[in-house]
Amino acid sequence: MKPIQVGLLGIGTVGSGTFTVLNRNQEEIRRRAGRGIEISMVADLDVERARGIVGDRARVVADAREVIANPEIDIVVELIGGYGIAKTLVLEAIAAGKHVVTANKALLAVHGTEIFEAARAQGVMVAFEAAVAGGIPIIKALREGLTANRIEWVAGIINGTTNFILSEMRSKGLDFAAVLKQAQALGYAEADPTFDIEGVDAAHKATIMSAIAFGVPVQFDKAYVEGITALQAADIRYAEQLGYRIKLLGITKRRDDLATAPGGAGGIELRVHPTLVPSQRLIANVEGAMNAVVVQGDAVGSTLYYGKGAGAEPTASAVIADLVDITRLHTADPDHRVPHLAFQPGSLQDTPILAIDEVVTSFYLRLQVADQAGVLARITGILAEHDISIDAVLQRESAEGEKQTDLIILTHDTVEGRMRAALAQMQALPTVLAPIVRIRKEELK
Ligand SMILES: NC(=O)C1=CN([C@@H]2O[C@H](COP(=O)(O)OP(=O)(O)OC[C@H]3O[C@@H](n4cnc5c(N)ncnc54)[C@H](O)[C@@H]3O)[C@@H](O)[C@H]2O)C=CC1
Ligand SMILES: N[C@@H](CC=O)C(=O)O
Ligand code: NA
Repeated sequence: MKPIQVGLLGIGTVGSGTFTVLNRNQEEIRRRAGRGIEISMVADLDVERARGIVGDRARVVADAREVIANPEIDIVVELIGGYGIAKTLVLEAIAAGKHVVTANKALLAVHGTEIFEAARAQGVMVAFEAAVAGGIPIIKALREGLTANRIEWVAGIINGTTNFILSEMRSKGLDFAAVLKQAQALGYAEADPTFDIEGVDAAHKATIMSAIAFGVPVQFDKAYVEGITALQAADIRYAEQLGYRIKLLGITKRRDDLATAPGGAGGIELRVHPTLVPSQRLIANVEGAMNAVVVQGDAVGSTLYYGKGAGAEPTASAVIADLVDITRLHTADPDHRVPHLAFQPGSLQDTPILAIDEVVTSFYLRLQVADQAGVLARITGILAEHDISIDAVLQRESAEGEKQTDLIILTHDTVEGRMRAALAQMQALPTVLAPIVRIRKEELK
C-alpha cells in the first residue's frame, strides 16, 4: 500500500526533529502503523533552510496553502506555532478534509472549541500529543489509559524552560537572564520567551489537560497565570531550609466540596504559579528541562509521568505517535475514534472555572519586619482574625545591631480571598518594612 502522505507546515526545531526521526525509524514505524508514513511536502518561509534539512526527500514550498491544496496529502502537521496564521491554516486544512497533527498548545488552549467542532463536522481528527509535556504521552494517558477514573486533580511541571531556569538558579546560583539565554539556545523556549517565564505556556497546557480530565471546554481565558519573574533567590533558599522546593506548577483540580455544598454548582481550579512542594516528592526532584505530571484518579490513585517536555526529537516522538494513530484510525467510523477531549462532544459540562479568590491552598509568607517585641504576635493575630492557621514559623537570626529581620510563615490550607484580605492588613502595619512575599504551597498527596 502507498505510504500515507504527510505535509509539514513549518520545519524549525520540532519540524526538523519530526523529519529526522520519521526517516530514521521508518521501518519500525511502518511495522507498527501497518503502512508507511512519508513526509512528501514541506512548507516553510525559509525555503533554503528547509531544503538544507530535507534535501530531495520532500518537495519544499514557501506557501503553506500549496500543501493544504494538494489532494495527495492525507495529514497536515502544523508546527509553525502561535494563534495567528497557524489558526487559519489549521481551519483551512480541516475544511479541505485533512487530518491535522499539531504541537501548538497556544492555538488549542484558546481556539480549541472552534477547531474541534470544525474537525467533528468534517469527520477528521486533530491530534495534539506534542502540545502538552512534549514527548510524555500524557494526552494518551488522560484520554485513554485513565478513562475508568473520576479524575480528582492534575499537577505538573509542564514548562521545560522555567524548570531549567529554577534548577540552574538553585543548584548553581546562576543568574535568571543568563539561564534563560541558555534555554533559548537549547531550543526549549517559545518564540516569545515571555510565554515561558510568565507562565502562559504552562497555562496553555494546563488548560488542555483540565478540559480532558474533567470534560469541560478549553477555557484559557479563565486560567490564573503567574510566572517566575518575581521569584527571589532568598525564597528558594528559605524553602529549601523548610524542606520544600519551588516549582512552577500547572494545576487543575475538581472541587467536589463546592458541588456538595447547598446549591453548589461545583467548580474547577485552573492555575499556574510558583509552588512550594515538599522536597521528598518525586516531582520536587524533577530537574532541568524535564517535565513531570501527577494525575490523581479515584480508582488508580496517584500516577506520575516523567520525561522530556521540550526539544526537537522528544517533541517529534509525540508528533509521530499521533501520525501513527491517525494512520491506524483514519478509515474508522468517526464515532469510533477517541473524542478530542476524551468526553463525547455532547457530554462536555459547563462546570465553572473558579476565580483565584476561591482557590484553596496553603501559603509560604516572607515578611521583612522591624526586629522588635510584639511584631510576631500582631501578625499571627491578623492571620487568626481571618481564620488562617499557622503550620510553621521561621525567624532569621538578625546580625548584631541589625534592626530588621525576615519572618517566614507556613500556613495551613485557606481560601485565597481570605489570605488576600489578611495580607492587605499585614502590609499596612508600620513594622512590615517591604512588600510581603507570598507563594502558594501544595502537599500533592
Ligand atoms: N520547541 C519545543 O521544544 C516545542 C515546541 N512546541 C510547539 O511546536 C510548535 C513549533 O515550535 P518550534 O519548532 O520550536 O518553532 P520554530 O520557530 O523552531 O519553527 C517554526 C517554523 O515555522 C516556520 N514558519 C513561520 N511562519 C510560517 C508560515 N506562515 N508558513 C510556513 N512556515 C512558517 C518558521 O520559518 C520556522 O522554521 C509551536 O507551536 C511550539 O509551541 C511544542 C512542544 C515543544
Ligand atoms: N517552551 C516550551 C516548549 C515545549 O512545550 C517549554 O519550555 O516547555
Ligand atoms: Na505529550
